[in-house]
Amino acid sequence: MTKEFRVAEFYSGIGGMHFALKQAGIDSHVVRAFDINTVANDVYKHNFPEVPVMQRSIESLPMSLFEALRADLWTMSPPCQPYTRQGLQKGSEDQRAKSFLFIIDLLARVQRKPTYLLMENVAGFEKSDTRALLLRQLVRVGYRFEEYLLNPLQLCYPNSRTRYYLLAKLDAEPRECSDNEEFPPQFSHSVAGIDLIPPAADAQGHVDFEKGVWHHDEVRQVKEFMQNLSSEDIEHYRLSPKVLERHGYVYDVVTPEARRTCCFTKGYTHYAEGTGSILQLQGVVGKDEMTIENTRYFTPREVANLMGFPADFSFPENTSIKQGYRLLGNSLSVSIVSTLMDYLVRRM
Ligand SMILES: C[S@@+](CC[C@H](N)C(=O)[O-])C[C@H]1O[C@@H](n2cnc3c(N)ncnc32)[C@H](O)[C@@H]1O
Repeated sequence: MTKEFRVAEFYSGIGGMHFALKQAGIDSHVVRAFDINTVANDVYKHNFPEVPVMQRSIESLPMSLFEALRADLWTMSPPCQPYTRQGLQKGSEDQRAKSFLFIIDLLARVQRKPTYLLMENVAGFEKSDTRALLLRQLVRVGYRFEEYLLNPLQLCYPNSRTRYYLLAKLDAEPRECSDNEEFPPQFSHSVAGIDLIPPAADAQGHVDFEKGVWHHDEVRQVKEFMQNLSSEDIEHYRLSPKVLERHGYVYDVVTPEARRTCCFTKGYTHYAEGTGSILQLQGVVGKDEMTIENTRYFTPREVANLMGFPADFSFPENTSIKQGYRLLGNSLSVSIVSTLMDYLVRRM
């Protein structure tokens, strides 16, 4: 019998990492999940009742607990506000970066180090001082790492969500590394042995995910990810006449035939601009009038589908639609992460 593969899921949210692990077919045991958000934890427990969820801030936990995990893989998607364009970009000075700095420190102190690390964050993290701190620590402790900037469009999912990913494996010689050592950006937009659509690059070689990839006919159509809503259900997803009239023009509008939607964020349906696409069910965008009858929001189930969550993912009955959007907006592309996990554990 092979040794049990143990996983610790930090910042577990609604379990995007756990679903990715299952999708990658990695025979594993998630020994503990960690998150402070009670609503997210209810969703997590609803989907994975067998996993103990620790509802305490990571930086407040004792060393003995991390030692006891004896995990082979740590997955992490720390809060991204310190690094987002909307945030103040204070990086590691931001209070919300504190728990991740604690984890970086922990990597040197914990005796039973995980063989594998997988970290996800917003695009922009690669420019932060937290990245530099993390990479220096990995080098000192003996991790070999690879960094990626990837988008689910590259896997033919019609949803744009460019994210930073770090994969690390504990199989290098630890070496000294000064506090000034810099790591030039070397992000890959492709993963060895995996068929990903390359994003477009300009003459200088700068990659633009918003151009290029989504013009590919291989990208699947939005309609494959849509629910058949009853006339009763559809009422929950209508835009109000006022919103449509006043803000209709700022929305990213797509039809069922489209091959791209914008990234759904936690502010979806709350703010019109830059929080995710809306659906025009009939006619041509920009040509035919958007009416209350032919326009609606994507449902949380549809957003989950577009992010690669499997059909057996569900919300508990008492989760509101708004909470669903918030939690999904904070979560991750299960399809991209499962691709990376497969590579990390089996081939890297
Ligand atoms: C970007 S989300 C990750 C979501 C997750 N990957 C998923 O699939 O839903 C960050 C999560 O970290 C949690 N969090 C933030 N600070 C924390 C801390 N200090 N300790 C534990 N969890 C924390 C938040 O509640 C949030 O759910």
